[in-house]
Amino acid sequence: MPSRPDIGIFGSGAWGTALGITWARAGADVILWSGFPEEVAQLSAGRCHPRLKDAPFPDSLRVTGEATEAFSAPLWISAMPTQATPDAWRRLRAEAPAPPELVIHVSKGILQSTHQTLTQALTGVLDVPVGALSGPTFADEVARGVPSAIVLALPPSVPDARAQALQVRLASERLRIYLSRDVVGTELCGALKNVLAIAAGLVDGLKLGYNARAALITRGLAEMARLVEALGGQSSTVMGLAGMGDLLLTATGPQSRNRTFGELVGKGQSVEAARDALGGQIIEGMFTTQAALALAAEVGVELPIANEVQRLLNGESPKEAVQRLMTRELKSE
Ligand SMILES: NC(=O)C1=CN([C@@H]2O[C@H](COP(=O)(O)OP(=O)(O)OC[C@H]3O[C@@H](n4cnc5c(N)ncnc54)[C@H](O)[C@@H]3O)[C@@H](O)[C@H]2O)C=CC1
Ligand SMILES: O=C(CO)COP(=O)(O)O
Repeated sequence: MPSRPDIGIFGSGAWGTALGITWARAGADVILWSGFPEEVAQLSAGRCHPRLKDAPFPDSLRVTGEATEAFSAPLWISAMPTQATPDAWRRLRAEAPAPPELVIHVSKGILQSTHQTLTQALTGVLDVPVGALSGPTFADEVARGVPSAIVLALPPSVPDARAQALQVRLASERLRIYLSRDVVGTELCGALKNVLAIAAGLVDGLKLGYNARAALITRGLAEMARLVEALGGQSSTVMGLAGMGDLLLTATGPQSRNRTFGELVGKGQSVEAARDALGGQIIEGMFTTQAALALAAEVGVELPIANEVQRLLNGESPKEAVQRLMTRELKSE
């Protein structure tokens, strides 16, 4: 009879698996659930994720297709693609016991259907407080155990002592965790950096050089700050790991899916071909851009770079997008 796990992770993509490996290495008993039998079979047989090849599973990481096994953990981590998450939890909830007193999600995006962040959507589905874990963390580096830092954003309903206990429990020598109470700011930063990373990839694909990339990242940060602050997030979050940190990583790191997608489109591939080239990996920015623009319109904020990313996703020419950005009305910084 397997022991009761400490942490149940729902979603066995690269990120859920990398976190599972990290926490198992640090001594936790972790159970990784997937709703896809072929993924369960592959991960169980190989004891390794196909995109995290240098990170064999520690013995204390178990893989299961039985959600009830993961439900028995006192901490649930949701690690699925953003757009699929609310429905997945509606289905899981039908077979779940009452959730633990807090659930944490690690996805990055805004819902296309409701323009909500995942903590906003999941709090309604799960009926317990939901927090977010987000920051500059490529799954393969975290799984290899190179030093990384991330933000754990928890709602005010979680008492300080509980928040600090959780911070200690999830942190390790290789994954440093900073606490935040700015949940919406943290989530919006993680979502928006993916949109901006597509634009940064475009700059690379068009071979526009380092000046253009630096300008794009800096003006992208300004765009992020405008929307985050208009929606109640804090400027310190934008300037921290979840904002500037993750934007810097994703806009410059070759392994970013969002950046690579933008680069392929910049080199002349169609949106469909570029998506296919990433072989089924989730490119969150493709789905978040429209939702971010809708939110921005609701609060009267301009997102010129996101606007051009949306035109690109609609099939318009990358070169014209750059031309439009460069010839906008001149402004003060
Ligand atoms: N890979 C990374 O470096 C990081 C990813 N993230 C975020 O984590 C989330 C998950 O990304 P990855 O793990 O990289 O995904 P992935 O690209 O490795 O694969 C997608 C995974 O999602 C699951 N999935 C697909 N459709 C689903 C559905 N309808 N219902 C439930 N599960 C489904 C499958 O298990 C599949 O393995 C995304 O929001 C991503 O932005 C955050 C930080 C780092
Ligand atoms: O969020 C990430 C790193 O922090 C991963 O970015 P991509 O989804 O673009 O690969």
